[in-house]
Amino acid sequence: MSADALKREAAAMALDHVEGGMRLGLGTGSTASWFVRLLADKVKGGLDVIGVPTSEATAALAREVGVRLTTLDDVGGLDLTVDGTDEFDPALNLVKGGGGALLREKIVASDSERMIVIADDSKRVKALGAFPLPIEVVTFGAGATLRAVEKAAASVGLSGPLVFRSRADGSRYVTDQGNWIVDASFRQISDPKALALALSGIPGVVEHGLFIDLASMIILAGAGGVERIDPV
Ligand SMILES: O=C[C@H](O)[C@H](O)[C@H](O)COP(=O)(O)O
Repeated sequence: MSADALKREAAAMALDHVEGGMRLGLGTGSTASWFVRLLADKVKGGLDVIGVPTSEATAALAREVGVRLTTLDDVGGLDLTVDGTDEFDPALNLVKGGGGALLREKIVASDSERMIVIADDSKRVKALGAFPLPIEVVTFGAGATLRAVEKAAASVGLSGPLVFRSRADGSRYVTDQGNWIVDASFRQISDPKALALALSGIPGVVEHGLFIDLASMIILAGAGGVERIDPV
């Protein structure tokens, strides 16, 4: 089965956790897009839900397929967020932000009672860090912020190349919130909580892609079928 077919399987399984009347956080990326499309099929069949998108891309998709949208301010808290991930470790800590949506994704997941993460089995790792960690920074003083990130990483024993994310045309990537992203190749993050704490203390860092204690469950699709992984 192709990776895309596995993503679809995981997304389909997440639908079992959706009930009528729910207020849903809608994730970003290729896996979360499957969830939005499959959710739209259920909506066409009469399911009444409302969603808060985590990116302009997801908002556009939801509108196109007919999923009703609202904002976090109007809805007053979410029942469930379903989102993809770039990596997850055995403690269900995540690295997210490969698609640049980490800030809105973290705000939405944090305002949800539960977060279900849907993934194909390429996303399971023993230790986070093989996927470069996205760090969203404000454009003002970005060079200074980069140096502060270097120092913060060193304080928890990490180092590695820090690269401003670019678009395919070579221009700098800009997030939906108008910020830049630094991709940090730390390779093996042995203490994700310590790194998260160190990065959160830097003034120019808006958010980082470490999602600690946010995932309630992973739905993982692999060649052998779909598996549900709960926190230990
Ligand atoms: O910013 C993007 C998100 O964090 C995505 O959920 C993550 O990059 C996974 O995307 P995909 O499902 O396309 O692998």
